[in-house]
Amino acid sequence: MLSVHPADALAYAAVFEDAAEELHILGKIMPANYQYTEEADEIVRNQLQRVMSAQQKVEDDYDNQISARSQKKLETLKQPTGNESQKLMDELSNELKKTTADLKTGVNKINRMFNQNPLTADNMRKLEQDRGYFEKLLIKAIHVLLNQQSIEPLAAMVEKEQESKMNFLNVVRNEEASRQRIKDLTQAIQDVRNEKQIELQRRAEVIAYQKDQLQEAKAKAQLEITYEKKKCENHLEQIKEKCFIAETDMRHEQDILENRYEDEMKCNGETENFLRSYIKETSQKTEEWLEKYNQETATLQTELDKLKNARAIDLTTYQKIAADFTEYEQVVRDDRAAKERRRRIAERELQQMNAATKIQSWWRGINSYYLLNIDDNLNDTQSSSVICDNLLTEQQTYRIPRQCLTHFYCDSSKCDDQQFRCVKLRESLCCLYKYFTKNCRLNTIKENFRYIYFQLSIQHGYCEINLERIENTDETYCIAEDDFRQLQTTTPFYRHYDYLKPHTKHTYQQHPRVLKTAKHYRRKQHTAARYNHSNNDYYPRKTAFHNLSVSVTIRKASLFAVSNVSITRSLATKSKHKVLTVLYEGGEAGKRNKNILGCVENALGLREWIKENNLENQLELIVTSDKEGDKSVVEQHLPTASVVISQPFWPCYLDEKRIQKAKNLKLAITAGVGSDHVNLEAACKAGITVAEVSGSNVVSVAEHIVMQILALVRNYIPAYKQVINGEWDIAAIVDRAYDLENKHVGTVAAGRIGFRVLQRLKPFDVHLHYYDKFRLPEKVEKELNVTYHPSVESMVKVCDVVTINCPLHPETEHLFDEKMLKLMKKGSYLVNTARGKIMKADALVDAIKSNHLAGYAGDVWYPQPAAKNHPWRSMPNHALTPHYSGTTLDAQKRYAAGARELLGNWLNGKPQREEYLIVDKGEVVSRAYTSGDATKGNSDTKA
Ligand SMILES: NC(=O)C1=CN([C@@H]2O[C@H](COP(=O)(O)OP(=O)(O)OC[C@H]3O[C@@H](n4cnc5c(N)ncnc54)[C@H](O)[C@@H]3O)[C@@H](O)[C@H]2O)C=CC1
Repeated sequence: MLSVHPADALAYAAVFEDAAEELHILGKIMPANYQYTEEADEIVRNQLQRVMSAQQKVEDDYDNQISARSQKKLETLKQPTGNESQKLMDELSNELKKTTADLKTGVNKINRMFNQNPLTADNMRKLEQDRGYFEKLLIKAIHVLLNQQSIEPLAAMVEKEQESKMNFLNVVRNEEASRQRIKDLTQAIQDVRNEKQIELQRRAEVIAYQKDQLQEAKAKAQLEITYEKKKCENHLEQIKEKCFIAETDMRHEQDILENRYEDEMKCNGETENFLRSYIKETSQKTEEWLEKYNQETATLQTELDKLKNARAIDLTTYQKIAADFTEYEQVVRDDRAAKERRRRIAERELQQMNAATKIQSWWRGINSYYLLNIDDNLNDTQSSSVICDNLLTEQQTYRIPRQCLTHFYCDSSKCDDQQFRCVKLRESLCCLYKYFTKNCRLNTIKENFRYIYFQLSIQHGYCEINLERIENTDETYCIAEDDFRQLQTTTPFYRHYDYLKPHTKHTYQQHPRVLKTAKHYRRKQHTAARYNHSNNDYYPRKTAFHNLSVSVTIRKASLFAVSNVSITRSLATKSKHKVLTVLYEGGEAGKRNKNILGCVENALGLREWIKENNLENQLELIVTSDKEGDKSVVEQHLPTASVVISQPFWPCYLDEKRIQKAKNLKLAITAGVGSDHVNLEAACKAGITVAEVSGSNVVSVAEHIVMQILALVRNYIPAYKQVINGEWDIAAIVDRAYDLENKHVGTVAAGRIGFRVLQRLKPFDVHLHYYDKFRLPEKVEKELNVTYHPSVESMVKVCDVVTINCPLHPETEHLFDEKMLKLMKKGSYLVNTARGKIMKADALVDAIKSNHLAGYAGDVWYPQPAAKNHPWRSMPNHALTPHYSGTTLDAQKRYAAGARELLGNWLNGKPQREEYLIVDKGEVVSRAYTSGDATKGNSDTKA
């Protein structure tokens, strides 16, 4: 029996009531009997039909209104002034708007109907689920109540259901929120749709308007076509008319020409006939003339032969006469020369007489002083007593005054008075003077209170006179006449050998006179030590001289006393100085063009210069281009050469070995600029002066540099090659061609050349840079707008073009090696006209081949001349030339004159210009070169 608590019973009752109510509600929404029945479908279909037909109607209205509106618009366009039409249009627009609104409302209604209708599939499914659930619940509740007699499980189920309901409610709420969002979005879509609608409408209007325009244009075009057609027809008519007239004219003209042609044909026939007869006549005449010509030629030929014979006879006569004439001329010339010689001798004798008279009067004056005892007048009080004593002694012993006066002009060797030969200084002086005035030329004679000074030149003697000083020792000033006669025969001052300086090792043993003298002295049995008989050099101190000039200064007081006699200086011009000049071969050009002074043929103008200055007796000029190898001309003459002249363009490398070999070398001249071909350190040690003609070709080089920079940057060489090869490929050239403007250009060294390069590049509007050991003045830097760099490295990093203008010395040798080249900007250019050895040859080839450098130019190589297989010749992108930038014809004039000046100064013992000197007095004096360890590398062949 089921027993339920009243409270529970109430709860059960409430639950069932609730359920029944829910089911009731659901039943109302969708009566179960309607479900899936045809009736339900009918209801829905009817509803839909109703709504759809209303919508259809509104759409029809809309279409009608749109077409009515376009119609009206067309009419309005045709009658643009009608205000009524405009009004009508406005009304139509308003109606259209209204209908569009209805259309919109209809669409909304349809949507809503689809959403809210309980008969839609979604809603039906939901209702079915709910109803199922309640059925299950009721069945389960009844079942629980019957079996367990408790409603607890039921309550649990209810709770569970409540929970799921809550979840469901949440879901419903979420769904509502989503619906709201969908609604908003739908609204937004609607807005957009409206906007699009308006846009569409506007476009439709525009299209309609453009259609109108099109029609209008069509009408116009039609009109124009009609007009043009008519115009063309008229034109055609006119042309036809014109052609007809022209045709008539031409026919007329043709008739005239035909008539004329007939006339001309007639005329030509007549002319032809005439010419034929004329040719016939002329050929007859020509034949006659030819015959006549042959006859005359034969006659003339006979006459010519006769004349030739006569000429040959005349020529022999003429040659005979010419020979006679030459002979007579020679006789006249000899006669003139003899007369000239006699005249000169007479003149010289007159001079000598004058000089002798002077000396004599001076001598007599002295004797008068002595005889009259006027020695008080002498200032030298200290020596007066000695003077008097000596004079007395001498007078007593040798009766000097009288003797001298007697023998003054006599030839002492023939003088009977043997006393004369023994007298001391005064007699000797007489003899000296007499000897000299007889055999030599007296150049000057000067006298003042204390001294008498005379300078003499002896010609063609054999002797070495190099006395610095003869002083007051008993024997030394006793110069007897014989001694001076010995001068003529290569005899040294045998009594004064101690004063001879061993300054030459020339030997003249072969000379017959020398041999004679040698025998003579051997007979006299002088010791070997005194005459230095050693080796082959029997008379080492003797040397030949062509011009000997002797300057003698004698203190007057010494004529009163044997004291303080000084023969101050004697200078002997020794054998000829050998000048070894090494130049390039001039070939045809050198023979033809005398201005190519730097070649062997023209020898820097030295041949002419020597002639002009009568230096044939002093200089022996050797000119050669043969400088390599042990048997070369240079090697043969080097040991005896006093001067070597060479050029950077064909350098005679004077390395240490050669300098040691050149024992006689005093001066090495560079005809040009750059003396790196001389080992400066060895030159310092050997005391050789090294000089160059600084500044002589700096402009020439600067111009060459500018040319080569442009050749590289503008890619000139390949362009020129195309012209030669008959090509025309612009792209291939411009591939590497640029403007110089705005590029960064730098020079290593801003000396004479570097500075001129900067000056010349300034107008190209480039950015200038430089590095030099010595900075330019600030003012100059500002003027040139040039940037100074503290090192080569820092400069090359920023430059598009680098030019090298420093000398070659240890600091700069191989300055541009792999490291330096790597520092350069990629694609930059390098121009080197300084020296080849500043570059590391292989490193450069690598830099060019790897395209790190865009190009290289210059004209200097190492060694020079460059070998045929020198790697630079075949590397790409170069604009190299042989070394010629500094040897233009203008430059040659300057450096040839400079070389002659250097040689002349040296010969005359004059000082050289300071700026020309590189090494002087055993040290490097030019600031452009490094002192101390000057380059040693010039003789090696490794570049
Ligand atoms: N290709 C050719 O035909 C010619 C080439 N040259 C070469 O050009 C060189 C320069 O000639 P010039 O300008 O007349 O000489 P220069 O004596 O007037 O100038 C040389 C300059 O180089 C600078 N210098 C020296 N060592 C340096 C270093 N280690 N780093 C930076 N700067 C340094 C000096 O300070 C000086 O300013 C000559 O030594 C010669 O080698 C000269 C004339 C013709």
